[in-house]
Amino acid sequence: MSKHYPLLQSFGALLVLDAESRRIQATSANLATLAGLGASSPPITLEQLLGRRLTQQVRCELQGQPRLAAPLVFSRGANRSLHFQLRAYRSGEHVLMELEPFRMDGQHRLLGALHEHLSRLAETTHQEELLAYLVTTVRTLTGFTRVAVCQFDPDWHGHIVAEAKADDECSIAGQRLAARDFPVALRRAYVRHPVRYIQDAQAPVGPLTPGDLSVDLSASVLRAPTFERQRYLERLGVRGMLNVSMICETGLWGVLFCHATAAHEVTAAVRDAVHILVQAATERLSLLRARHEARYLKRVQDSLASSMNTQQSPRGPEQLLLDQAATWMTLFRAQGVALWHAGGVYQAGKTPAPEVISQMVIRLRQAHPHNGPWCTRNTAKHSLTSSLAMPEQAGVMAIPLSMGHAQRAWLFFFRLTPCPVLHWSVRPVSAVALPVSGTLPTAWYEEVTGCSEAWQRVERLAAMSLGRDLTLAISSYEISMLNMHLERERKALASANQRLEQLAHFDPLTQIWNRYRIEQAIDDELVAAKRYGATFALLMFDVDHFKAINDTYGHSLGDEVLVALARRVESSLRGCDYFGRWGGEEFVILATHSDIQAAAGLAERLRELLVTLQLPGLDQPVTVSIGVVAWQPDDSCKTLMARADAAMYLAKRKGRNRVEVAAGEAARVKG
Ligand SMILES: Nc1nc2c(ncn2[C@@H]2O[C@H](COP(=O)(O)OP(=O)(O)OP(=O)(O)O)[C@@H](O)[C@H]2O)c(=O)[nH]1
Repeated sequence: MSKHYPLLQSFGALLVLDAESRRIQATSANLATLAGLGASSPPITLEQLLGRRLTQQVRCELQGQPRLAAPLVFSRGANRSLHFQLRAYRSGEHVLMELEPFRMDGQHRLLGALHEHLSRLAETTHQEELLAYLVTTVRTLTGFTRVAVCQFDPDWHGHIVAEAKADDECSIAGQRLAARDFPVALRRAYVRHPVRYIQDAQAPVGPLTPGDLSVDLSASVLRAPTFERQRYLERLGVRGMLNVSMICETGLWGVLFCHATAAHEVTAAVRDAVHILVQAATERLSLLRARHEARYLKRVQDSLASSMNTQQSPRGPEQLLLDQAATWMTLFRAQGVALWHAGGVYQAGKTPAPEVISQMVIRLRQAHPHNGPWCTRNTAKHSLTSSLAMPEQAGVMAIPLSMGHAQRAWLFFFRLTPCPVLHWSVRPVSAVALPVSGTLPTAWYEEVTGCSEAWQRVERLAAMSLGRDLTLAISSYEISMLNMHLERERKALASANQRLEQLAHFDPLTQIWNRYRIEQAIDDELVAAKRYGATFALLMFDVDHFKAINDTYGHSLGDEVLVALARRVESSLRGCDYFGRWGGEEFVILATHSDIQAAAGLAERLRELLVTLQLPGLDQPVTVSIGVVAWQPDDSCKTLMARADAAMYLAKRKGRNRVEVAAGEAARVKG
């Protein structure tokens, strides 16, 4: 086992005991002096140092436990005037005990003040307000020259986000601390041991006695700073230091550090109070951030909802993008936004060319099959984008939209290289030796190019949520388009059916029923007559000498005669009568609820009416021969029509332009 931190600071004393806390194996050299034992009489046993009762208590509390639940306070010396705080914990095969002088006075005040500060912290509503209160309070409690909060960015650069300092100190607020100052090992140490106190970085440090014992002292408050740490503090001009890590649920958020240009004493009680304050502040910070993020997520959700609610008809992908581009760019701190959908690219702001976006989609399909967003802040360096022409856009976030089929749509946000000027507290690239003075070194300035601002976790979450909403919006648009298309198809089909029906049932020349339809009507009437005994009659008529009309005036005038005749007959019939063209110049009238008497009367009226028909270019009257027949119980359509036809030909034979009732029915016609 290698030796760890073999040197100790001297503001407290350390004892190394065996695992049962029975035998003292080593102590810091200052134990005798600090505990008032006198240099000549070092303690032989723990009982001699702590007394029997306390020793028993410590052993008992440590049994099976990694550390004492809380520090113990005890007194020693004449009149028990020396007070100590005792911390004990296990380290490997050893139990380590730390003794630190403890002041009884001011304890109540400290507790009262702590209570007050915690209440005030809990009332803060903004991060800036919270951190400003924290640094000011910690500075008041500890008396350090400077108290600051350093927040880590995704690259582990530190950013000074709050500061309280003595008036004559230069400010480092807003400056950055290079990531190289926070290597992984240091960050792990920040998490494992959240409180680090160095009373005087330049004070002599003492070894354990005997010095050959190998003990892991990394958890010890008293461990001396490493040589590198000393150098670093020296560079900053710092001698006294207290660091408290700010650890939230996602890990190391930042560090509160307190610096003094001279050695600076902070009692264990005050260090504990600062630790409690920092923990409370970090929790409050998480809460405020959660609230802030919830509000942000709501704004992102509302952005699309407003576009969908206010519009009556669903918006297409292009319209959605144009509606929301400005809002989304603000919300996602982007300078360009694009939507790739079904091979089309819709874009707003500063985006790469459409073909570059399409190319990116092809690559993303292979490289990123998951549902979450894909992002980079350095397109020039990322393998997926480095060969694509996007000189301006350093940051890309691509959100896949699962449209329910193999082809996914993609929403893109683009960030330009902001080219910010970063103020470095200590130059990040070189660890040059710096002049040690009472003040902090002058800041370096650096223009940062090539990288966009990082895509925050909450932005990626919001992007996922936006992606889901956008998928819904586009799907609902597609469905409505499909429905519209179907509706158009349905209407086209209905009109085609209507045309078909027209063709099937109507005579194209006269627009009255054709033979097929009038036969149907006769069949229906026959059924009704059989079932209910509803009598009906048929009139069949034929234009006289129509061939001669055709021959004399032309076929087209002949057509006009047929049309005019049909109109006239049609307009003089009752609503319950049916009229159809039987073929050529032959027509049939189905007169419902009519007996032979009524039908013969109708036929005569029609004959007289048609004689008066006049058409331009026609110099002769139009006459018709009409056969009339009434339904008889045994009739079929065929027998009925045959009798009507016979009656009509009888009329022809008898000289035309007359009405003939079917044989055997004439007797029923009076007058
Ligand atoms: N213009 C025109 N003529 C038609 C149409 N359908 C049939 N015809 C003609 O009507 C004429 C019927 O002639 P015929 O059957 O000899 O009878 P008709 O000349 O009317 O003599 P009768 O019926 O005996 O009085 C034929 O010349 C057909 O070509 C049509 O839709 N339009």
